[in-house]
Amino acid sequence: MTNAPTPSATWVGVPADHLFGIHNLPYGVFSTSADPTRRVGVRIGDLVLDAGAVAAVGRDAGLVGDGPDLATAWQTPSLNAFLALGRSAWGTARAWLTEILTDEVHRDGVSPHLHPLADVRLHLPVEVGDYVDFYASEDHASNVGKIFRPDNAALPPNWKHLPIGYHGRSGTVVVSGTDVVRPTGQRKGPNDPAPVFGPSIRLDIEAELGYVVGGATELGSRVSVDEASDHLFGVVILNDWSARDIQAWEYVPLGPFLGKSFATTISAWVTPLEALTGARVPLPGQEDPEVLPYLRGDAFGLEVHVEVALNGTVVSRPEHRVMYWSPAQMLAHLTVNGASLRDGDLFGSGTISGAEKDTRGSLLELTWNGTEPLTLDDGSTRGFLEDGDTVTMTAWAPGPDGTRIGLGEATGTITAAR
Ligand SMILES: O=C(O)/C=C/C(=O)CC(=O)CC(=O)O
Ligand SMILES: [Ca+2]
Ligand SMILES: [Mg+2]
Repeated sequence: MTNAPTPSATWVGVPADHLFGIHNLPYGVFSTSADPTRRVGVRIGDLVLDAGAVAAVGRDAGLVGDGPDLATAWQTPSLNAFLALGRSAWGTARAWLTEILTDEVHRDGVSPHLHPLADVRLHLPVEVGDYVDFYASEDHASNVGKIFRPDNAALPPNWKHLPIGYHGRSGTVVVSGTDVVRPTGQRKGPNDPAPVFGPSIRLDIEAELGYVVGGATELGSRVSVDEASDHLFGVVILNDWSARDIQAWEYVPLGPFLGKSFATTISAWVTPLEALTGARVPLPGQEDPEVLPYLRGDAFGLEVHVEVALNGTVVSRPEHRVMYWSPAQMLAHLTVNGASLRDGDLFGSGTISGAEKDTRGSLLELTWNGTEPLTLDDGSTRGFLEDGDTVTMTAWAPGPDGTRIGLGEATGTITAAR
């Protein structure tokens, strides 16, 4: 990790209170109409820096020396090659980006490689390897338990001993702005004599954070909680679209399957963990029961404020700091059996729900399985999503000196079943 002081001003002219100020510098993948090649970009204000193009100028001038070849890694259509370089290269890259965007001497060289955000197309930032979704909010898990399993204890007996998760479908992770086709499948309500087939009628959202993994590991090895930061590259906003009717009928005993595998939306910008040092908070507490030793260590939480809007009406403001399990513990748990990590692996926090009703991260909980519909600003009501509905999740975290680090948005519109 670099210890360079964080300069507060950039010659780009982005105000300190901008959500994408100099302290943020998230990575994405973009193209322009003039150059449709997909390549890595870094956002500063409402501009996108063609990071590989600038790095190539430095490399070709012989300025890279023994440092990582960022130009080659960034002139590719995903962040995966950069993720593969590992944590020390991520630190070098961030220090270099900060320098070229703050020291005036770089202005003439860098300016031609800045594109207005409005002129670029943003693509899926990561070629997603394995995708896992956790279940780390105690309130979410309790609420879903009460709704789906009213005859059992709200929390399953293992919930406070291990971060529960399931493997999802990495090929259906899509970038913000991608339409979501209403899924079709089987459902069987408690009073239906037999399963019926058709479009889901209980289409839902789940507001989550996603963690992007780099620094691949070998099969048979483990990553400890304290080592997790070497593999936790950054954070995205994640919407785990969920068909509750399909899910409720299919999930016993192997867990979520087709009810969640049709689409998962992530934000276009991956905010590096290095930008979130000011957002680190202690976990809410794991004293009763104490967790096993392999889940102990520097298991920091993160303060991230999420906002969920349905057709422009804010319906929830989930707070990530309430999550019981931390991303470092999730990574330790993911690898405790010797499973390897690949560059581009993605894991979700699980639905972010707090104790207050207006901080619940799913419509299932906000409307209590559709029995308490929400009223939107246009006067219409919703239990679950209708065709044409747009869900937009935004988020920010505290940065240095009272600044805010924007995580961008994860948005999607429901289109009719095919
Ligand atoms: O409790 C259940 O049966 C299912 C809960 C979920 O919807 C699974 C999930 O995606 C986990 C989460 O987002 O917290
Ligand atoms: Ca989920
Ligand atoms: Mg999903």
